[in-house]
Amino acid sequence: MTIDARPAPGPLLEARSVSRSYGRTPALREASLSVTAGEILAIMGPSGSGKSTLLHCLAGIFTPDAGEVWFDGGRLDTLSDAGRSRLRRTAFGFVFQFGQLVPELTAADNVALPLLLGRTGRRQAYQRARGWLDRLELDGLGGRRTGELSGGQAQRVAIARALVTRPKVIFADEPTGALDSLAGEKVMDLLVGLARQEGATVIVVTHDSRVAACADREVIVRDGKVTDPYAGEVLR
Ligand SMILES: Nc1ncnc2c1ncn2[C@@H]1O[C@H](COP(=O)(O)OP(=O)(O)OP(=O)(O)O)[C@@H](O)[C@H]1O
Repeated sequence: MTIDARPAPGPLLEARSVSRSYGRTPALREASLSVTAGEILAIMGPSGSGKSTLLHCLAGIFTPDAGEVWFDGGRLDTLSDAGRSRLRRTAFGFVFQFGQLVPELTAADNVALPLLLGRTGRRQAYQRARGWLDRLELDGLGGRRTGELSGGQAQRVAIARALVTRPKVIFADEPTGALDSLAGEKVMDLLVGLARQEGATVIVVTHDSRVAACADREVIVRDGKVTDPYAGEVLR
């Protein structure tokens, strides 16, 4: 028998005792969470418990008041604003409940946009955008403006846009919150299926247990702390 002496891979993304308040309202209280590469993680918990704030801290949109955020072996929270926005552009993708697409642009423009901002040539950007629209079963809809799409179609455009840069992590905040259950199911199936194909990690904040059921693991945020729902223990 041979013993595999390789060390287990460390977490890709980690919050270590992160605290964050809005004025005098504490939203996170020493919250800790670690996420492995390729994992699909659902963050659940009561309204106002701190889920979105945790997601924003992990994604470098907010900086914590205390604690640390680590990504891919380096500190994320101590990067400059420019460093964090570069990381968000290159390594992260985002899917929110709504309002993330530019309404004046077509679906194809919206998907090509992150590539064009990253200086990919126009021709290649649109070619890749069309490829992603096809993978999201939106072929033929690339020329439509977002107002001409159903809610589910618009969310699939948002997923195409999040994946087009081949990010390491997709952050999704209530991605199905504005959809009926059938459209929501399709959005989650495509998001999870394509993320797995791409080897991307997904962190999804949701109130919906059907969405959480698509994940590999689930954690609960309660009163600004992360708990393991099965052990009922606070994660440290
Ligand atoms: N911009 C803000 N200004 C003041 N307080 C805020 C702000 N955003 C959030 N909070 C407060 O911080 C706490 C955590 O909010 P957060 O949005 O992270 O919770 P959540 O679990 O995502 O809630 P929900 O499920 O309702 O979206 C709540 O008490 C909320 O009222």
